[in-house]
Amino acid sequence: MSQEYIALIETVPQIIRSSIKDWLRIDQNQETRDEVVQLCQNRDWDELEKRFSSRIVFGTAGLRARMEAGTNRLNSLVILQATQGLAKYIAQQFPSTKVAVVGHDHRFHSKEFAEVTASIFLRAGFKVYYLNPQDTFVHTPMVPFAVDHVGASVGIMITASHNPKMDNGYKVYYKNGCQIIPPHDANIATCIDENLEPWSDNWDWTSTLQDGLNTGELVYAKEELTKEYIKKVREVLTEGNLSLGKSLKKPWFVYTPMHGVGYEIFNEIGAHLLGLTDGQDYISVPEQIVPDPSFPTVSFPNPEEKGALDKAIELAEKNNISLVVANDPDADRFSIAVKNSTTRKWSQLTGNEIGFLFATFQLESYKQLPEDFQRSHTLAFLNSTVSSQMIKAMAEKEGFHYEDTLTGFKWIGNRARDLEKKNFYVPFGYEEAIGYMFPAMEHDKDGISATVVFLIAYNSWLEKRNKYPQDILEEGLQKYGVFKEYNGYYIIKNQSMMKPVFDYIRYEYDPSNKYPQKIGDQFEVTYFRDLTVGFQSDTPDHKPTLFVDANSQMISIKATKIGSTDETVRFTMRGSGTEPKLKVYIEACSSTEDQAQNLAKLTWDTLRKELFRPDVTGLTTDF
Ligand SMILES: O=P(O)(O)O[C@H]1O[C@H](CO)[C@@H](O)[C@H]1O
Ligand SMILES: [Mg+2]
Repeated sequence: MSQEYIALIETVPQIIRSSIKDWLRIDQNQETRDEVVQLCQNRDWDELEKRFSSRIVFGTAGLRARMEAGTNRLNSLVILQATQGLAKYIAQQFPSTKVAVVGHDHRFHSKEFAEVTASIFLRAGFKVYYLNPQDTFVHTPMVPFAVDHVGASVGIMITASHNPKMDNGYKVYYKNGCQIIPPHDANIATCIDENLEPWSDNWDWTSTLQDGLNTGELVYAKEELTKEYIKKVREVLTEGNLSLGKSLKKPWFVYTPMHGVGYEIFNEIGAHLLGLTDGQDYISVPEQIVPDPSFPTVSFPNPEEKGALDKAIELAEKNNISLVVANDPDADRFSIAVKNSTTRKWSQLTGNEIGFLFATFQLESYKQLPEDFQRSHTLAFLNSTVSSQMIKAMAEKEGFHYEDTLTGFKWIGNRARDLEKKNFYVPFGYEEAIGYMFPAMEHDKDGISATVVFLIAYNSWLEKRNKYPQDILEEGLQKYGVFKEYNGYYIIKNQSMMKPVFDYIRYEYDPSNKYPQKIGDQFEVTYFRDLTVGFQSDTPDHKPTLFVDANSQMISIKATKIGSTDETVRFTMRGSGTEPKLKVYIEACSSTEDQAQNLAKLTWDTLRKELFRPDVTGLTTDF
């Protein structure tokens, strides 16, 4: 290391000095090295501390962070280190199946990170199925699909889904085609810590990949696996070639991939399996078709955010179309907006409403299956514990199995695998964050499969019963009870703000009791679950049934409105694993839609005043 660097490192505060010294010793990426040197020269210790005082850890969807220099950020060195640890761990677990799948989306640096990842696996002696030859992209579900199809022991997708354009992510799939859950996440983190030193000085990824191609250890697999993916859609989702929308006035829907990677695969499946031609049966939002990492026409590339579907709705309105379907940028999630035929108003369905529509369709399909199959395979649906309980009510009434899991498909996918082993039939699982899984395809959410299944369901309801999605939802409320949600979030400017907010709820709000018995004057608590400290009020030993994680904050409460017999709410507050947010998920149950809606909003307002207290805690929210 040069004298100039040694002198510069001497000026760095003790707490981050050794991390920065190591960084400048091993990072061979000029751009990130320069960034660190510049920050040191500017003596920007606050910024350097944020980036170097810890190492990025696996959250809800793997590693996700801003792309910049730092051990707590995403850059080629962090990707190299993570992959070295991951490859070591997987090789230990599956010494005779050293096979990896690597794919990436269209984000800035995605290709570079995927090349680093593939190269490290090659160096670790893995055979690598690489999904992106040249400048092509894949949608996230291709990776778990490919892991299953080629029998890989690990899969990595480089994507930050719907996060802002400067973020990226590293999503890891295990041998069972599901995202990793404990204890593997912690074991991998340990292995990463033990393998921080680059195995080789050679950062010429292109030459490593070329060598892999020459020896046959690297396989360009996009074309082949895309064919297999489409074949599987045909086998398990469309059951042959369809011709959708025959009786509808054309074009009958608008599609947007939201500047992401969904168009190519959706268009191909539409044309080959569903009888849908762009420009004729449907129209796509022209400004949003081409993958663009700067997401120019949306402030957040997330179909859940207000305004994200505006362009698609505008296009639909102009063409007298009353249905909009959308994928998020890596096409693993799915959203819908519909125009009400009476009020002429557009509304975007919530993730829970879409989940209920899929559940209804899957239940209808299950009832068509041979009776002996139904007898030997109990139907089971899954959703995350922050999603609606409407499918629980449905399961109770219709006599099938329902379970909730923690947030994220790493939990939903793994649980589906467990249930399948016990002979349950699990055609579907979902989470309110517009994620839908069809395990016959893969054990993760899949926005393309969701689009296909939804279009089939939409057609079938219209053709057979002349019903629109809103009518199906209405029928559901009549049959299973009135559920209304109010989901929102607070911005966490600094992660250290999180714990005190939750500690206030668990210890200080009602110090004379184990947990709050009342919230404000309005609510009496009937159930309390704290998945951070490990307490659940209704189990015999007060141990929670779901996994407890001391490193992430999560409390769920059920309460009744004082003085009312039929008004109950269930809400969860948790720290996001992908964004700087404290998320609040509220679901109210009552006898009328208005009552339930008002109750959900009343709950938000009460929690804000009693528990979150923005004026004291510094939390901010737009809700
Ligand atoms: O809530 P966090 O941890 O940010 O996770 C979010 O990210 C996942 C979707 O990519 C979903 O599980 C959603 O809830
Ligand atoms: Mg996504």
